[in-house]
Amino acid sequence: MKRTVILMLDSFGIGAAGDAEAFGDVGSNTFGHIAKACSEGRANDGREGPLKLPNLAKLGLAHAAKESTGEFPMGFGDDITVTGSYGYAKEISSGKDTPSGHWEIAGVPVLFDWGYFHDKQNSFPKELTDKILERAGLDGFLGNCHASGTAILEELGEEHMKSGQPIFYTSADSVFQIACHEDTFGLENLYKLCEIVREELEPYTIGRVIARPFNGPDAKNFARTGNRRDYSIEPPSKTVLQKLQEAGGEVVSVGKIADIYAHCGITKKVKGNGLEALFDATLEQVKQAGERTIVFTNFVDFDSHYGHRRDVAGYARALEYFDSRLPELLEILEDDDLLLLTADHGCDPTWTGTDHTREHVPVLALGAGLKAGSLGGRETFADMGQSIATYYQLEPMEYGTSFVG
Ligand SMILES: O=P(O)(O)O[C@H]1O[C@H](CO)[C@@H](O)[C@H]1O
Ligand SMILES: [Mn+2]
Ligand SMILES: [Mn+2]
Repeated sequence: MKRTVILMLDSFGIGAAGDAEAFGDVGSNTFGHIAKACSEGRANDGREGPLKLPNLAKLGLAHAAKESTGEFPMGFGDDITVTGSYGYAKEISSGKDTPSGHWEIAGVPVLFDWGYFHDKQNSFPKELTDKILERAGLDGFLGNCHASGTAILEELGEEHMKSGQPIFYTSADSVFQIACHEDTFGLENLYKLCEIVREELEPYTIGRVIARPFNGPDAKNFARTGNRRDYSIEPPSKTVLQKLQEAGGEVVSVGKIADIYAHCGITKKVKGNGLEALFDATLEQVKQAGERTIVFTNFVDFDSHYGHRRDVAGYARALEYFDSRLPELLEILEDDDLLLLTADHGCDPTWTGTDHTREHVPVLALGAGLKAGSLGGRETFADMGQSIATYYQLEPMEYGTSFVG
């Protein structure tokens, strides 16, 4: 069959990119630094010892990392027999954010500059927030700063519950984030507010408005729920997902993929909260998938639970869990299906701050007539989109070089 499965390990970079200096990220390495911490016994919370990823290593993950940085991550070496095609890819998009990474993978790099709210305090222009409050019928808002999404709940969550004022915050990404309590503010009210903000942001080229619902009785017990929703602007030109859809194919979004592509080119949406549920949903969708179908899953926890939270042991645990589930997927794939495993940017949990890191991403591919061995350093993530276009005999994408014959 001709099905494509894309496993997007959100934030799983494999070494600083050539242009990392412009981002303050020289030396960052999500995979490498996690492996090092594990080997040195610094990531033993809920797991033990060197990082064990036998199935990913077999697909060529460690070899791809070696090509990216010049050396194997600690605990990985030449003794691995690789059965997949592997390489690393550079990003040509101007930002290191989630939409840029995803769109470039689908053949549409973001070559324009996003708008950002640069100021760490008083981040949002008053004329913008005035309009939002007026349209939403609110008497005020909290936050108005750069923040970590969990820290700001501890700081302002209780005040929000008392006052009913939403928490507005941003980060180094092109985002406007809104945190509200699900029970006291209401989920639907939060979504409505996000839609207003999305409209009011039109002149600002902000990539995403993100609904950040949370629950819990007090500051010590607040937790973000699985009802996060991203309101993205549309990709600037047709992605390979849209081209396949127009050619009569199916594109199944698992997790937040549909949101990231502003629902363009998606024919079916399946949600899942957490790695286990997302992996289960992926398997289920692959089993149901017919000819000319892409099943595309974003595993967001790597980024949001572990990368941004700078939780090295948690990231390692999640990788080992993911690795343990891979054989179940390989088992149900057929020889002419195409499996792609990649990431959208880095988020090195050992790095300073809480933001993404500008890194190369892994390109692991299996099936579709590909031979085991190196795909080398790819000049753009768009090589993946171009390969999918070739695989389905769609008209070529404007960017990228196919590695599928
Ligand atoms: O700290 P949280 O809310 O998880 O925010 C992270 O997630 C957002 C979207 O990627 C970015 O703004 C990033 O900083
Ligand atoms: Mn991401
Ligand atoms: Mn992120």
